[in-house]
Order: sequence, then C-alpha cells, then structure tokens
Amino acid sequence: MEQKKDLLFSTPIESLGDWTFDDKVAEVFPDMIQRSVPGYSNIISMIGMLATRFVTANTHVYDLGCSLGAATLSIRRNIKQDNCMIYAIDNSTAMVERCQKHISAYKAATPVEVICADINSITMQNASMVVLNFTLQFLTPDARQQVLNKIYQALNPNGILVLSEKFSFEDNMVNDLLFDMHYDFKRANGYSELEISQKRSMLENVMITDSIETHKTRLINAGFKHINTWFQCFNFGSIIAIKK
Ligand SMILES: C[S@@+](CC[C@H](N)C(=O)[O-])C[C@H]1O[C@@H](n2cnc3c(N)ncnc32)[C@H](O)[C@@H]1O
Ligand SMILES: O=C(O)C(=O)C[C@]1(C(=O)O)C=C[C@@H](O)C=C1
Repeated sequence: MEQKKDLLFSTPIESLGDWTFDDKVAEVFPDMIQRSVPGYSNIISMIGMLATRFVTANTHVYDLGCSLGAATLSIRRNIKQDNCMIYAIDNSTAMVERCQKHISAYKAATPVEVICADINSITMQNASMVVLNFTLQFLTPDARQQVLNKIYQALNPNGILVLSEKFSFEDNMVNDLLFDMHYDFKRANGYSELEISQKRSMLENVMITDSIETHKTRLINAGFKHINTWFQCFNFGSIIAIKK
C-alpha cells in the first residue's frame, strides 16, 4: 500500500470543520492509522488468523467500513476454504475507489466485492465473519444497536464478529491516563501538539467513544452470548463476539 506521510494538520487550519473520510484523508490513510491507532497492524494480522479459524466454505465475510481494505486483504490471504465471498463496504467514495485498486493489485482465490454503501442500510446473510474495525464509533449512538442486531441475524452458528474501537472508561482516572498515553503514542510517532489538537477537535462531534461495558451490553442485546476483549493497548482495543 502507498505510504504518503500524513501532514494534513501540521499547519494551522482557520476553520476546523467536522471530520470526514475525504480524498485528502484517504490519500494518507495507511500512514495516519498506523501512527494514530496503537496496535493497528497487530489487529490487522490477527483478523487474518481469526479468518483462518472461523471462515467456513460457501459463506460470506463482511468488512464494514473497510477504508482501503487492510482487513479484507488480511482475511483474503488467510481464508483456507472454498467458495467464500468477501464484501468490503464503505460509504466514502474516496476510500472505496482506492480500496478497489488495492484489492485488484493482488490475485487470490477468494473474490472480493467492494461496495460503496452506508452500513446502516445494507443487507447481509450467510456470514461466517463480520469485521467492524474502528467503524462503529463513527455511527450515531442510536444506529449502533441496529447494526449489531443486523450482524447477529446475518451470522451463521459459530460465526464471529470482530469489533475494534477506541474506548472510553468509566473510571475517570483510568480514562485520563489511557487517553494521555494515546497522545504520548502519537507524539512518539512524530505528531506535533498542533496536529494532535486540530485532529481531536475535528473528531469531537463525529467519533463518539463508548466504554467496553456499553459495547458488551449492546452485543448481549443483539443476541451474542460469548463476548470478550481479545486485544487492548491504551484506549484502543478489539472485542470478539461469537454466535452459538
Ligand atoms: C477508521 S476507518 C476504518 C479502518 C478500516 N476498517 C481498517 O481496518 O483499515 C472508518 C471507516 O468507516 C467508514 N464509515 C463510517 N461510517 C460509515 C457508514 N455509515 N457506512 C459505511 N462506512 C462508514 C469511513 O468512511 C471510514 O473509511
Ligand atoms: O483518536 C484519534 O486520535 C484517532 O486518530 C483515531 C482514529 C480512529 O480510531 O479511527 C480516527 C481517525 C482516523 O481514521 C484514524 C484514527
């Protein structure tokens, strides 16, 4: 994947609007997400390992909010079963266009359909694996339960949902510490105070974080009974939910 450096917020921006996944963001996204999300590349590799274990023959995989297709590519490399289909879905045209190029650049047995759509209005079925890798946090809080309900209904028995998110924490001291550690992580990756604060204010109204407890409650409400956090680094992490 291309690795153009993220310098989008390195100079003062006069009027900071709300965050969008536009062309400028899509262009630098691999560098941005790598330098912004602790554990991102581990999560991507391990989604591939989960695909080996959970994706069964003749089923569908859904990568919801696929951006440039990093999780899709990892899954596709690791599927060992025949006649599977991966649907990579995102509502940003800038992301989807680039994603299609990345997917087409490599040959593999499992086909991928890249779709530009809002995950609130898609239909899914016959799924052995669904991935929400840092996507649910961009849906309105009301829409989150609906999407999780739909995923549970679409999953076959023994199917898995991987839900990665930026978390908030109910204990204020822990919350402040883990958010500060994340800012230290960004500084260590070369982001300046200006870059950190401009991006933070753009994300403020758009990316609303939930606690792990809130995520678990929603997953239980959707029908899942087997739920656990499998990865966490500071205030970022990933939960698995398995349908039995
Ligand atoms: C942080 S990125 C996801 C990163 C990606 N999953 C990965 O592993 O590299 C969030 C993505 O969700 C997409 N997104 C946000 N809301 C969406 C929605 N309602 N429907 C579809 N995609 C959405 C954004 O366009 C963006 O590409
Ligand atoms: O919280 C932050 O500072 C982030 O940069 C997080 C985050 C995310 O979790 O999606 C936000 C936007 C970009 O997509 C990359 C990372």
